[in-house]
Amino acid sequence: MHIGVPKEIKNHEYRVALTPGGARELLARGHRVSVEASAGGGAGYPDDAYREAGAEIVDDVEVLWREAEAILKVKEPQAAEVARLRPGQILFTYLHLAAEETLTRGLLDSGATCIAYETITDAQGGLPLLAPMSRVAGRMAVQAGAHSLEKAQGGAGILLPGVPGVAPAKVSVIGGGVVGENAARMALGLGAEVTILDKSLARLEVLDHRYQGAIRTVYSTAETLEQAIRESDLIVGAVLVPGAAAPKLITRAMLAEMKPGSVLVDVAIDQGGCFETSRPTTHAEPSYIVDGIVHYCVANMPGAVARTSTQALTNATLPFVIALADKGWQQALADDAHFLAGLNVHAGQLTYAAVGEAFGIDAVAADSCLR
Ligand SMILES: NC(=O)C1=CN([C@@H]2O[C@H](COP(=O)(O)OP(=O)(O)OC[C@H]3O[C@@H](n4cnc5c(N)ncnc54)[C@H](O)[C@@H]3O)[C@@H](O)[C@H]2O)C=CC1
Ligand SMILES: CC(=O)C(=O)O
Ligand SMILES: [Mg+2]
Repeated sequence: MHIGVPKEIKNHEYRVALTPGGARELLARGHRVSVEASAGGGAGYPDDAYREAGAEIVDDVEVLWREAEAILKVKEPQAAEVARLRPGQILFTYLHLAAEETLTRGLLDSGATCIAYETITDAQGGLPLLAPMSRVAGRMAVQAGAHSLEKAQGGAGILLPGVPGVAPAKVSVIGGGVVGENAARMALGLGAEVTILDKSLARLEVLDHRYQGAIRTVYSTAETLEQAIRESDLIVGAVLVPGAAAPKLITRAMLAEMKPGSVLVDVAIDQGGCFETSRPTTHAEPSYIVDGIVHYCVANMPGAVARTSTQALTNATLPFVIALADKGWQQALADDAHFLAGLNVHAGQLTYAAVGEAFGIDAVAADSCLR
């Protein structure tokens, strides 16, 4: 199969969808890999590293998109990229469609087959292609939150660990999945007082056992959320209902209950955000203030640590890319129900129910596209 890897064009997105090592694995299996010139530069992979692996470097992005059978990306396609997709072409990347109606309709109109990293499942009930970036974003969320608490960013001027004689900050993490656990671990390591709220008792039990009480676990209800809002200096939004738009857990009215200069880091922003006042921001201007509360809502947090993230992403995606290339998309998805869960759009049809629900579009069963 001919696989094309374009340079990412989202604001301050420095990741690339394939490392030279990943390209080498595909080439060894007889596939063709084309990489757009300088696509890996931001992640520390010069064009020569891809050439040495045997890949072709393509200067003209239009040629790359026109000739490749499958396009491998990191972020959801931007408008210029949607326009380049063609019927029958495969797109394999993060899509987060439930947060983006225009993108959803654009992909439907393209006629392409679009497989989302973030809805692929595994036998343990996890999301194996979202997890590596969730680990990165969870860890970064506390760095971002700590920075946002500084006065110059509009924060309350609080140091997360405090100092001897001054109490540490209170950090609440809403959603104790991969992002939430990684954020809580970082906050704990920095000496903050950490609470995780989740709707899943089973998940809270795992976390309680793992951290032996060092992290408080609280079942998430309207009442416990209100208490967290009143007490916290930093709140990390990390909930997910896979493939669906994030529930709005903190409304604008509730901001009035927070301490002035407190910080909301909405990691769930790529699924639309879990705070009513969240709107997607970029690494160029990551935060803004509403009613005295600092909001950090960067939708591609891992792009800022592109080297680490690119390696972690390729580690997770490569087995799926190999299956796709070796077998073709229909056979690869027919052989693996977890991979099939990644199919969001095929030949003008929506194949993911939660996205359909977000926009009132009828969805068909993904396996109906395999016949
Ligand atoms: N902004 C960024 O750069 C990035 C954003 N993300 C996003 O972070 C979000 C979280 O991802 P993961 O941690 O991997 O998901 P996950 O599935 O591992 O965890 C989500 C957790 O939320 C809990 N939850 C669901 N609804 C809830 C509710 N109403 N109240 C409390 N808890 C609730 C679930 O029980 C689960 O434990 C996703 O939207 C993901 O796309 C991930 C990576 C990068
Ligand atoms: C998951 C995601 O949206 C990201 O890594 O940017
Ligand atoms: Mg987005």
